[in-house]
Amino acid sequence: MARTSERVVDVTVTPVAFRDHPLLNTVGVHEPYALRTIVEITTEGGVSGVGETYGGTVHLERLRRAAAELTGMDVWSLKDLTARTTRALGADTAGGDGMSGMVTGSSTVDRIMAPFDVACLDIQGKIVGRPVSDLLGGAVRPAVPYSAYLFYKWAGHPGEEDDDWGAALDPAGLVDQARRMIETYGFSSIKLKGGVFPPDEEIAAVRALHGAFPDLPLRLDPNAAWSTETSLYVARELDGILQYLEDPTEGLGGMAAVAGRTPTPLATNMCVVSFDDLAPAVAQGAVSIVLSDHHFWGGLRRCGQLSAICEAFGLGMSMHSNSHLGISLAAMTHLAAATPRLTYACDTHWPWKRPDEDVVDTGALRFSEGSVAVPTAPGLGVTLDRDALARLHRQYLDCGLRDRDDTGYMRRFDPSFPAKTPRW
Ligand SMILES: O=C([O-])C(=O)C[C@H](O)[C@@H](O)C(=O)[O-]
Ligand SMILES: [Mg+2]
Repeated sequence: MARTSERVVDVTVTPVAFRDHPLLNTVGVHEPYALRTIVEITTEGGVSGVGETYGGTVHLERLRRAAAELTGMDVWSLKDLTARTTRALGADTAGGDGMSGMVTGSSTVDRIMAPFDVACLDIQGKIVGRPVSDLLGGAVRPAVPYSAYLFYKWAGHPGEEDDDWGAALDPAGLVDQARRMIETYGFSSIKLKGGVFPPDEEIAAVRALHGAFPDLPLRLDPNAAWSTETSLYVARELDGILQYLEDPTEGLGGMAAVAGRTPTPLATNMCVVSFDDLAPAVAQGAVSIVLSDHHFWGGLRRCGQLSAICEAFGLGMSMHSNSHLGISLAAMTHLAAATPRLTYACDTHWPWKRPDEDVVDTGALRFSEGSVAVPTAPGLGVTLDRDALARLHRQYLDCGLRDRDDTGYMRRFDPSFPAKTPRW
């Protein structure tokens, strides 16, 4: 039985917006603002904890409904969190993954409970005076390596001044982007978001990156933009260069067809996005590596369960990211630190966020040699900056965006932009 002081008395759900760059992907281009939601849980004893998640309207409305169910919950009970979230959602479990068409079929209950799971762990850590990584079984690494996440991009949002990253629309532009990112953060592996240009151009880009950084592992992720034949062609052309090829084609069947005919390991954050996907993925031999993402998989503790399943079936683990703020980076770092199976450098969109825009004091989240040291303070180890939260909430209210729509934004500038899979 929890002490009454460890019962939830208040839950706030605050949508925020922060500036984003015109990053290109196969479904379009990032809008000027990325949307997130910050949740804060407070106990009767006055301890509070935070979590962060996606920011679309359907998701936000569901988070609010779940939040209203949490009063009185024991912050130690993941089972009760699951039950209350399930109850709050009722039959409303379709859509709303906030991924602009790139992920479907992840579990809505897991998506909704994830930020609350993180907030509860933050509180638990503060109560017992231990970092979240300890609550997840203990850190097996003192710092978590992240990879340089390269994007083709425009020089700036149309109608605005160019941003300081400038354009990256060809191999030379990507090599420059990688160089700056590696010099700034010290990353020692590279991921390129592909599916933007015809495959031969992206093959040339990966070769240029390999030429410029021959010792760094490279990944390419076109978000299922290719047919199985195109996927096999790219895999052949880049044989021996790629550490893994991420979601070259759509669905478990498509991935299995590619996996059976290439030695290049296939990874996914699109066709294995919930626990229900694991058995068929294993049965079909569709992927070798699953990109965990606590925002989709039900929080940090559920990702521990994912890790055990990956271990049992010999699947590798990496980590997916989306445009995110410091609460998510802290949560990702604690999780990766406490997950021995997670042997690949994690993805992060961190370099694409302006340093002066966050809802926490990011001092505890510094990159050194491409890694973030695991925070050692109790809980997540980050402190909510309420003025900054209010500022980014005001920005959300003012910016007018309510749902991520990479395709719609792209079509404002290129009405003929295709939205078909596969594109090549
Ligand atoms: O690995 C991935 O699929 C992603 O990072 C998905 C993201 O939504 C990415 O495509 C983006 O930010 O445009
Ligand atoms: Mg991916």
